[in-house]
Amino acid sequence: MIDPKTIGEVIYTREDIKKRVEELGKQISEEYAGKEIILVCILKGSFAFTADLAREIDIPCSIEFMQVSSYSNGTTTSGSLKIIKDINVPVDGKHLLIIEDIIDTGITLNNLKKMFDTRNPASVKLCAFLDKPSRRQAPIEADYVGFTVEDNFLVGYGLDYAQHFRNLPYIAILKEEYYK
Ligand SMILES: O=P(O)(O)OC[C@H]1O[C@H](OP(=O)(O)OP(=O)(O)O)[C@H](O)[C@@H]1O
Ligand SMILES: Nc1nc2[nH]cnc2c(=O)[nH]1
Repeated sequence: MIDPKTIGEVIYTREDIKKRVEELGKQISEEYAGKEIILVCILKGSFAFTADLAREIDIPCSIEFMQVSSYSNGTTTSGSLKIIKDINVPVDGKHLLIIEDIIDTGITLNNLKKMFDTRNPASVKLCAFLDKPSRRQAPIEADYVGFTVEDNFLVGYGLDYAQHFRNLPYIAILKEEYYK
């Protein structure tokens, strides 16, 4: 059992998440009607969201997996992107939807978008389950957002603290005393 001393307020329940993912899937299916898309799941955090969202999308799609990490060089906020695992299909002429669990500084998605733009896709859009706009450092917004959140450290539904809590079926605030 998860120690209740570590997990604070549950901000989105399993039911809240289900309802919002259904809405996003419907919106994406309507807006891409007649097209085929590639969902690019950014590991590890977006595994749960991607799996749920994909099952709410009723247009032809394929799913690819990518793992990256972003570094800040210490003097600017642009950072650079290290690709740990790339997708292994050509994307030229394809419609890409990049799926993230959270946008925080925006550095990761900003770099990912720039990198995919160089591969000549037909389009690149961004979908993030959670958005923390108050933390943004890079000039990027998602095209689809599940929920806009305050600046708390969140866990669950793919989001981890030191690789734990990704399996929680809800999103909760990690208590500050646990990580400070
Ligand atoms: O907007 P940013 O400040 O760039 O932060 C967002 C990124 O940070 C998290 O990934 P993380 O590097 O923690 O890896 P994980 O998905 O494996 O947990 C999250 O999944 C995003 O990819
Ligand atoms: N787990 C987790 N990762 C993050 N990366 C950026 N913000 C967060 C957050 O609130 N929780």
